Amino acid sequence: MIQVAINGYGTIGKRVADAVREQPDMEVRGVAKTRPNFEAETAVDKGFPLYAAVEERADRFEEAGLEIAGPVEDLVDAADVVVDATPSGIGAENKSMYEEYDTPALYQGGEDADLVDTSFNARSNFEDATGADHVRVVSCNTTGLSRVIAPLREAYGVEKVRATLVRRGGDPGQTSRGPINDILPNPVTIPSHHGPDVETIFDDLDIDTLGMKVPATLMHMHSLNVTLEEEVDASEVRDLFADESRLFQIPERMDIDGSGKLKEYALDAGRPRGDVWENCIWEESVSTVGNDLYLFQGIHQESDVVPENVDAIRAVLGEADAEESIQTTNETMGIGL
Ligand SMILES: NC(=O)C1=CN([C@@H]2O[C@H](COP(=O)(O)OP(=O)(O)OC[C@H]3O[C@@H](n4cnc5c(N)ncnc54)[C@H](O)[C@@H]3O)[C@@H](O)[C@H]2O)C=CC1
Ligand SMILES: O=C(OP(=O)(O)O)[C@H](O)COP(=O)(O)O
Repeated sequence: MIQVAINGYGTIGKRVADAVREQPDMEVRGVAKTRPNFEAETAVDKGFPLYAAVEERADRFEEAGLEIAGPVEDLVDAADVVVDATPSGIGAENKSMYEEYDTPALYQGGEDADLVDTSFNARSNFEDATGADHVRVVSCNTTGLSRVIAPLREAYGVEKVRATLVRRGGDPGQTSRGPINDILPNPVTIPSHHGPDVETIFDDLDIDTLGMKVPATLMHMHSLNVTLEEEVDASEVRDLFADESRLFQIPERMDIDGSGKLKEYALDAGRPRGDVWENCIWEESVSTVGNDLYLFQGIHQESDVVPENVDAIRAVLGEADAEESIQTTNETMGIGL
Protein backbone atom coordinates (compact mmCIF):
# COMPACT_ATOMS: atom_id res chain seq x y z
CA MET A 1 0.00 0.00 0.00
CA ILE A 2 1.24 3.46 -0.89
CA GLN A 3 1.59 5.50 2.31
CA VAL A 4 0.36 9.04 1.63
CA ALA A 5 1.05 12.07 3.83
CA ILE A 6 -1.12 15.15 3.45
CA ASN A 7 0.43 18.38 4.65
CA GLY A 8 -2.18 21.15 4.83
CA TYR A 9 -5.70 19.98 5.61
CA GLY A 10 -7.93 22.72 4.19
CA THR A 11 -10.21 22.88 1.16
CA ILE A 12 -7.99 20.73 -1.08
CA GLY A 13 -6.13 18.65 1.53
CA LYS A 14 -9.21 17.27 3.26
CA ARG A 15 -10.75 16.26 -0.07
CA VAL A 16 -7.53 14.58 -1.21
CA ALA A 17 -7.39 12.67 2.10
CA ASP A 18 -10.91 11.34 1.60
CA ALA A 19 -10.17 10.36 -2.02
CA VAL A 20 -6.91 8.62 -1.06
CA ARG A 21 -8.76 6.66 1.61
CA GLU A 22 -11.05 5.24 -1.10
CA GLN A 23 -8.15 3.92 -3.21
CA PRO A 24 -7.41 0.17 -3.11
CA ASP A 25 -3.64 0.77 -3.33
CA MET A 26 -3.24 3.73 -0.93
CA GLU A 27 -3.47 4.57 2.75
CA VAL A 28 -3.58 7.96 4.49
CA ARG A 29 -0.46 7.78 6.67
CA GLY A 30 -1.49 10.99 8.36
CA VAL A 31 -2.45 14.63 7.91
CA ALA A 32 -0.62 17.70 9.21
CA LYS A 33 -2.27 20.87 10.46
CA THR A 34 -1.01 24.12 11.94
CA ARG A 35 -3.79 24.61 14.48
CA PRO A 36 -6.84 22.91 15.96
CA ASN A 37 -10.20 23.77 14.37
CA PHE A 38 -13.28 21.96 13.08
CA GLU A 39 -11.27 20.37 10.27
CA ALA A 40 -8.72 18.99 12.75
CA GLU A 41 -11.56 17.51 14.79
CA THR A 42 -13.09 15.92 11.68
CA ALA A 43 -9.71 14.46 10.70
CA VAL A 44 -9.46 12.79 14.09
CA ASP A 45 -13.06 11.54 13.86
CA LYS A 46 -12.20 9.97 10.51
CA GLY A 47 -9.25 8.17 12.07
CA PHE A 48 -6.51 10.09 10.26
CA PRO A 49 -3.38 10.36 12.45
CA LEU A 50 -2.91 14.09 13.12
CA TYR A 51 0.57 15.65 13.01
CA ALA A 52 1.64 19.13 14.04
CA ALA A 53 2.82 21.21 11.07
CA VAL A 54 4.44 23.76 13.38
CA GLU A 55 6.15 22.13 16.36
CA GLU A 56 5.92 25.17 18.65
CA ARG A 57 2.12 25.12 18.26
CA ALA A 58 1.70 21.40 19.04
CA ASP A 59 0.51 22.16 22.60
CA ARG A 60 -2.59 23.89 21.22
CA PHE A 61 -3.87 20.58 19.89
CA GLU A 62 -3.42 18.90 23.28
CA GLU A 63 -5.22 21.85 24.92
CA ALA A 64 -8.10 21.36 22.47
CA GLY A 65 -8.23 17.69 23.42
CA LEU A 66 -6.76 16.46 20.11
CA GLU A 67 -4.04 13.84 20.24
CA ILE A 68 -0.99 14.55 18.08
CA ALA A 69 0.97 11.67 16.55
CA GLY A 70 4.16 13.74 16.20
CA PRO A 71 5.75 16.57 14.23
CA VAL A 72 5.18 16.81 10.48
CA GLU A 73 8.78 15.67 9.87
CA ASP A 74 7.89 12.21 11.29
CA LEU A 75 4.95 12.01 8.90
CA VAL A 76 7.02 13.01 5.88
CA ASP A 77 9.71 10.50 6.86
CA ALA A 78 7.22 7.64 7.20
CA ALA A 79 5.34 8.33 3.94
CA ASP A 80 6.08 7.17 0.38
CA VAL A 81 4.76 10.45 -1.01
CA VAL A 82 3.51 13.73 0.42
CA VAL A 83 0.67 15.83 -0.96
CA ASP A 84 1.37 19.43 0.01
CA ALA A 85 -1.96 21.27 0.11
CA THR A 86 -0.82 24.29 2.09
CA PRO A 87 -1.67 27.87 1.01
CA SER A 88 0.17 29.35 -2.00
CA GLY A 89 3.86 29.87 -1.31
CA ILE A 90 4.06 27.62 1.76
CA GLY A 91 4.71 24.58 -0.43
CA ALA A 92 7.90 26.25 -1.67
CA GLU A 93 8.99 26.72 1.96
CA ASN A 94 8.31 23.04 2.66
CA LYS A 95 10.33 21.75 -0.31
CA SER A 96 13.62 21.43 1.61
CA MET A 97 11.89 19.30 4.27
CA TYR A 98 10.63 16.86 1.63
CA GLU A 99 14.14 16.73 0.13
CA GLU A 100 15.69 16.11 3.55
CA TYR A 101 13.54 13.01 4.05
CA ASP A 102 13.81 11.98 0.39
CA THR A 103 10.03 11.87 0.03
CA PRO A 104 8.57 12.76 -3.38
CA ALA A 105 6.15 15.67 -3.13
CA LEU A 106 3.08 16.91 -4.98
CA TYR A 107 2.30 20.62 -4.78
CA GLN A 108 -0.83 22.53 -5.78
CA GLY A 109 -1.56 25.18 -8.39
CA GLY A 110 -0.79 28.09 -6.08
CA GLU A 111 2.93 27.28 -6.27
CA ASP A 112 5.14 28.57 -9.08
CA ALA A 113 5.77 26.25 -12.01
CA ASP A 114 9.53 26.60 -11.63
CA LEU A 115 9.42 25.05 -8.13
CA VAL A 116 8.92 21.59 -9.62
CA ASP A 117 10.27 19.12 -12.16
CA THR A 118 6.95 19.03 -13.99
CA SER A 119 3.40 20.33 -13.84
CA PHE A 120 0.67 17.68 -14.05
CA ASN A 121 -2.70 16.93 -15.57
CA ALA A 122 -3.63 13.23 -15.68
CA ARG A 123 -5.35 13.35 -19.09
CA SER A 124 -2.64 15.41 -20.74
CA ASN A 125 0.86 14.52 -19.49
CA PHE A 126 0.67 11.71 -16.87
CA GLU A 127 3.96 10.11 -17.95
CA ASP A 128 6.00 13.32 -17.45
CA ALA A 129 5.63 12.84 -13.69
CA THR A 130 7.01 9.29 -13.56
CA GLY A 131 9.95 9.21 -11.16
CA ALA A 132 9.86 12.97 -10.55
CA ASP A 133 10.55 14.21 -7.01
CA HIS A 134 8.57 17.44 -7.23
CA VAL A 135 5.34 17.67 -9.21
CA ARG A 136 2.74 20.45 -9.31
CA VAL A 137 -0.91 19.53 -9.88
CA VAL A 138 -2.04 22.58 -11.84
CA SER A 139 -4.82 24.84 -10.56
CA CYS A 140 -8.52 24.17 -10.89
CA ASN A 141 -8.84 26.48 -13.90
CA THR A 142 -5.76 25.08 -15.65
CA THR A 143 -7.01 21.54 -14.98
CA GLY A 144 -10.36 22.47 -16.49
CA LEU A 145 -8.76 23.97 -19.60
CA SER A 146 -6.28 21.10 -20.06
CA ARG A 147 -8.99 18.43 -19.92
CA VAL A 148 -10.79 20.05 -22.85
CA ILE A 149 -7.71 20.95 -24.88
CA ALA A 150 -6.05 17.49 -24.73
CA PRO A 151 -8.73 15.58 -26.68
CA LEU A 152 -9.22 18.47 -29.14
CA ARG A 153 -5.48 18.52 -29.91
CA GLU A 154 -5.40 14.78 -30.42
CA ALA A 155 -8.51 14.65 -32.61
CA TYR A 156 -8.25 17.82 -34.71
CA GLY A 157 -5.13 19.86 -33.81
CA VAL A 158 -5.46 23.24 -32.10
CA GLU A 159 -4.34 26.45 -33.77
CA LYS A 160 -5.30 28.86 -30.99
CA VAL A 161 -7.22 28.97 -27.70
CA ARG A 162 -8.92 32.07 -26.32
CA ALA A 163 -10.57 31.75 -22.93
CA THR A 164 -12.34 34.18 -20.65
CA LEU A 165 -12.49 32.96 -17.07
CA VAL A 166 -15.17 34.31 -14.75
CA ARG A 167 -13.63 33.35 -11.42
CA ARG A 168 -15.43 32.88 -8.15
CA GLY A 169 -14.23 35.43 -5.58
CA GLY A 170 -13.63 32.87 -2.82
CA ASP A 171 -14.64 29.42 -1.61
CA PRO A 172 -17.82 29.10 0.50
CA GLY A 173 -15.76 28.91 3.70
CA GLN A 174 -13.52 31.87 2.84
CA THR A 175 -15.49 34.51 4.70
CA SER A 176 -12.66 37.03 4.36
CA ARG A 177 -12.79 37.09 0.54
CA GLY A 178 -14.47 39.45 -1.95
CA PRO A 179 -15.54 41.20 -4.13
CA ILE A 180 -18.85 41.68 -2.31
CA ASN A 181 -20.65 43.82 -4.89
CA ASP A 182 -18.45 44.27 -7.92
CA ILE A 183 -17.01 42.68 -11.05
CA LEU A 184 -13.24 42.93 -11.27
CA PRO A 185 -10.99 42.48 -14.25
CA ASN A 186 -8.59 40.18 -12.37
CA PRO A 187 -5.82 40.18 -13.15
CA VAL A 188 -6.37 43.40 -15.13
CA THR A 189 -3.31 42.64 -17.25
CA ILE A 190 -3.61 40.28 -20.19
CA PRO A 191 -2.94 37.43 -20.45
CA SER A 192 -3.99 36.25 -17.01
CA HIS A 193 -1.67 33.71 -15.34
CA HIS A 194 -3.88 30.87 -16.59
CA GLY A 195 -2.62 30.88 -20.20
CA PRO A 196 1.07 30.54 -19.28
CA ASP A 197 0.02 27.94 -16.72
CA VAL A 198 -1.73 25.82 -19.38
CA GLU A 199 1.51 26.09 -21.37
CA THR A 200 3.26 24.23 -18.53
CA ILE A 201 1.13 21.28 -19.64
CA PHE A 202 1.22 21.88 -23.43
CA ASP A 203 4.44 23.74 -24.15
CA ASP A 204 3.67 24.43 -27.82
CA LEU A 205 0.11 25.69 -27.34
CA ASP A 206 -1.00 29.16 -28.46
CA ILE A 207 -3.39 30.35 -25.73
CA ASP A 208 -4.57 33.75 -24.46
CA THR A 209 -6.63 34.02 -21.30
CA LEU A 210 -8.51 36.88 -19.62
CA GLY A 211 -9.63 36.69 -15.99
CA MET A 212 -12.37 38.32 -13.96
CA LYS A 213 -13.58 37.93 -10.38
CA VAL A 214 -17.21 38.06 -9.36
CA PRO A 215 -19.08 37.86 -6.03
CA ALA A 216 -19.76 34.12 -6.22
CA THR A 217 -18.43 31.14 -4.29
CA LEU A 218 -19.89 28.09 -6.01
CA MET A 219 -17.85 27.65 -9.19
CA HIS A 220 -15.75 29.32 -11.87
CA MET A 221 -17.22 29.76 -15.38
CA HIS A 222 -15.16 29.62 -18.59
CA SER A 223 -16.15 31.03 -21.96
CA LEU A 224 -13.91 29.17 -24.40
CA ASN A 225 -13.04 29.69 -28.08
CA VAL A 226 -10.72 27.11 -29.65
CA THR A 227 -9.58 27.57 -33.25
CA LEU A 228 -9.12 24.03 -34.54
CA GLU A 229 -6.84 23.04 -37.40
CA GLU A 230 -9.82 21.69 -39.34
CA GLU A 231 -13.51 22.42 -39.73
CA VAL A 232 -15.50 20.12 -37.46
CA ASP A 233 -19.21 19.70 -36.87
CA ALA A 234 -20.33 20.52 -33.31
CA SER A 235 -21.97 17.10 -33.01
CA GLU A 236 -18.57 15.44 -33.60
CA VAL A 237 -17.05 17.50 -30.80
CA ARG A 238 -19.90 16.49 -28.49
CA ASP A 239 -19.21 12.84 -29.33
CA LEU A 240 -15.50 13.37 -28.64
CA PHE A 241 -16.26 14.94 -25.25
CA ALA A 242 -18.73 12.16 -24.42
CA ASP A 243 -15.81 9.70 -24.41
CA GLU A 244 -13.87 11.77 -21.86
CA SER A 245 -14.51 10.51 -18.34
CA ARG A 246 -13.83 13.84 -16.63
CA LEU A 247 -15.96 15.94 -18.95
CA PHE A 248 -19.66 16.07 -18.16
CA GLN A 249 -21.86 17.54 -20.88
CA ILE A 250 -24.97 18.96 -19.28
CA PRO A 251 -27.92 17.83 -21.40
CA GLU A 252 -30.62 20.39 -22.19
CA ARG A 253 -33.28 18.12 -20.65
CA MET A 254 -31.75 18.53 -17.16
CA ASP A 255 -32.62 22.23 -17.12
CA ILE A 256 -29.42 23.18 -15.33
CA ASP A 257 -28.95 26.88 -16.04
CA GLY A 258 -25.96 27.73 -13.84
CA SER A 259 -23.60 26.86 -11.00
CA GLY A 260 -26.36 26.86 -8.39
CA LYS A 261 -28.32 24.06 -10.02
CA LEU A 262 -25.12 22.16 -10.83
CA LYS A 263 -24.20 22.12 -7.15
CA GLU A 264 -27.76 21.18 -6.25
CA TYR A 265 -27.57 18.28 -8.72
CA ALA A 266 -24.27 17.11 -7.19
CA LEU A 267 -25.83 17.17 -3.73
CA ASP A 268 -28.94 15.32 -4.95
CA ALA A 269 -26.66 12.74 -6.59
CA GLY A 270 -25.10 12.11 -3.16
CA ARG A 271 -21.72 13.63 -3.96
CA PRO A 272 -19.59 14.21 -0.82
CA ARG A 273 -19.63 17.95 0.04
CA GLY A 274 -21.58 18.47 -3.22
CA ASP A 275 -18.29 18.11 -5.09
CA VAL A 276 -18.22 18.25 -8.90
CA TRP A 277 -14.98 16.60 -10.01
CA GLU A 278 -15.78 16.86 -13.74
CA ASN A 279 -15.69 19.88 -16.07
CA CYS A 280 -19.35 20.75 -16.63
CA ILE A 281 -19.85 21.75 -20.27
CA TRP A 282 -23.23 23.05 -21.35
CA GLU A 283 -23.98 20.74 -24.28
CA GLU A 284 -26.07 23.36 -26.07
CA SER A 285 -23.13 25.77 -25.93
CA VAL A 286 -20.82 23.44 -27.90
CA SER A 287 -20.93 25.21 -31.28
CA THR A 288 -18.70 25.56 -34.31
CA VAL A 289 -18.36 28.36 -36.85
CA GLY A 290 -15.84 27.32 -39.49
CA ASN A 291 -12.73 26.18 -37.60
CA ASP A 292 -13.83 27.93 -34.40
CA LEU A 293 -15.28 25.97 -31.49
CA TYR A 294 -17.15 27.76 -28.68
CA LEU A 295 -18.42 26.50 -25.34
CA PHE A 296 -19.23 27.41 -21.73
CA GLN A 297 -18.00 25.25 -18.87
CA GLY A 298 -18.38 25.36 -15.10
CA ILE A 299 -15.37 24.37 -12.98
CA HIS A 300 -15.77 23.41 -9.33
CA GLN A 301 -12.63 24.96 -7.88
CA GLU A 302 -12.73 23.01 -4.62
CA SER A 303 -12.75 19.57 -6.17
CA ASP A 304 -11.67 19.17 -9.81
CA VAL A 305 -7.99 18.85 -8.84
CA VAL A 306 -8.70 16.08 -6.31
CA PRO A 307 -8.70 13.09 -8.73
CA GLU A 308 -5.67 14.68 -10.39
CA ASN A 309 -3.77 14.53 -7.09
CA VAL A 310 -4.68 10.86 -6.70
CA ASP A 311 -3.40 10.12 -10.21
CA ALA A 312 -0.26 12.16 -9.62
CA ILE A 313 0.55 9.94 -6.62
CA ARG A 314 0.59 6.86 -8.87
CA ALA A 315 2.44 8.75 -11.58
CA VAL A 316 5.39 9.85 -9.44
CA LEU A 317 5.79 6.39 -7.95
CA GLY A 318 5.43 4.67 -11.36
CA GLU A 319 2.61 2.53 -9.90
CA ALA A 320 0.27 2.67 -12.93
CA ASP A 321 -0.07 4.13 -16.38
CA ALA A 322 -2.46 6.98 -17.12
CA GLU A 323 -5.37 4.83 -18.27
CA GLU A 324 -5.19 2.39 -15.34
CA SER A 325 -4.83 5.15 -12.79
CA ILE A 326 -7.61 7.34 -14.16
CA GLN A 327 -9.95 4.33 -14.32
CA THR A 328 -9.21 3.27 -10.72
CA THR A 329 -9.58 6.82 -9.43
CA ASN A 330 -12.81 7.35 -11.34
CA GLU A 331 -14.34 4.07 -10.15
CA THR A 332 -13.42 4.51 -6.49
CA MET A 333 -14.52 8.14 -6.31
CA GLY A 334 -17.64 7.65 -8.42
CA ILE A 335 -16.60 10.07 -11.17
CA GLY A 336 -18.89 10.23 -14.20
CA LEU A 337 -22.13 12.13 -13.75
N1 LIG B 1 -9.46 26.34 -3.07
C1 LIG B 1 -9.34 26.28 -4.38
O1 LIG B 1 -10.24 26.69 -5.09
C2 LIG B 1 -8.13 25.72 -5.01
C3 LIG B 1 -6.90 25.79 -4.42
N2 LIG B 1 -5.79 25.31 -5.07
C4 LIG B 1 -4.47 25.42 -4.48
O2 LIG B 1 -4.36 24.47 -3.43
C5 LIG B 1 -3.50 24.99 -2.41
C6 LIG B 1 -4.25 24.96 -1.10
O3 LIG B 1 -5.41 25.78 -1.22
P1 LIG B 1 -6.67 25.59 -0.27
O4 LIG B 1 -6.86 24.16 0.08
O5 LIG B 1 -7.77 26.33 -0.93
O6 LIG B 1 -6.20 26.40 0.99
P2 LIG B 1 -6.84 26.37 2.44
O7 LIG B 1 -6.46 27.64 3.08
O8 LIG B 1 -8.27 25.97 2.39
O9 LIG B 1 -6.05 25.17 3.13
C7 LIG B 1 -4.70 25.23 3.42
C8 LIG B 1 -4.47 24.55 4.76
O10 LIG B 1 -3.08 24.54 5.05
C9 LIG B 1 -2.88 24.98 6.40
N3 LIG B 1 -1.53 25.50 6.55
C10 LIG B 1 -1.11 26.78 6.55
N4 LIG B 1 0.23 26.83 6.72
C11 LIG B 1 0.66 25.55 6.83
C12 LIG B 1 1.92 24.95 7.03
N5 LIG B 1 3.03 25.66 7.15
N6 LIG B 1 1.98 23.59 7.11
C13 LIG B 1 0.87 22.84 6.99
N7 LIG B 1 -0.36 23.37 6.80
C14 LIG B 1 -0.47 24.70 6.72
C15 LIG B 1 -3.99 25.98 6.63
O11 LIG B 1 -4.24 26.14 8.01
C16 LIG B 1 -5.15 25.28 5.91
O12 LIG B 1 -5.77 24.30 6.75
C17 LIG B 1 -3.06 26.38 -2.90
O13 LIG B 1 -1.85 26.22 -3.61
C18 LIG B 1 -4.18 26.77 -3.86
O14 LIG B 1 -3.76 27.70 -4.84
C19 LIG B 1 -5.89 24.66 -6.27
C20 LIG B 1 -7.10 24.51 -6.87
C21 LIG B 1 -8.30 25.10 -6.32
O1 LIG C 1 -6.14 28.27 -8.46
C1 LIG C 1 -7.26 28.76 -8.40
O2 LIG C 1 -7.75 29.69 -9.22
P1 LIG C 1 -6.92 30.41 -10.39
O3 LIG C 1 -6.49 29.32 -11.35
O4 LIG C 1 -7.91 31.32 -11.00
O5 LIG C 1 -5.74 31.13 -9.78
C2 LIG C 1 -8.14 28.37 -7.28
O6 LIG C 1 -9.50 28.59 -7.58
C3 LIG C 1 -7.71 29.16 -6.09
O7 LIG C 1 -7.86 30.47 -6.43
P2 LIG C 1 -7.65 31.62 -5.35
O8 LIG C 1 -6.21 32.02 -5.45
O9 LIG C 1 -8.59 32.68 -5.79
O10 LIG C 1 -8.01 31.02 -4.01
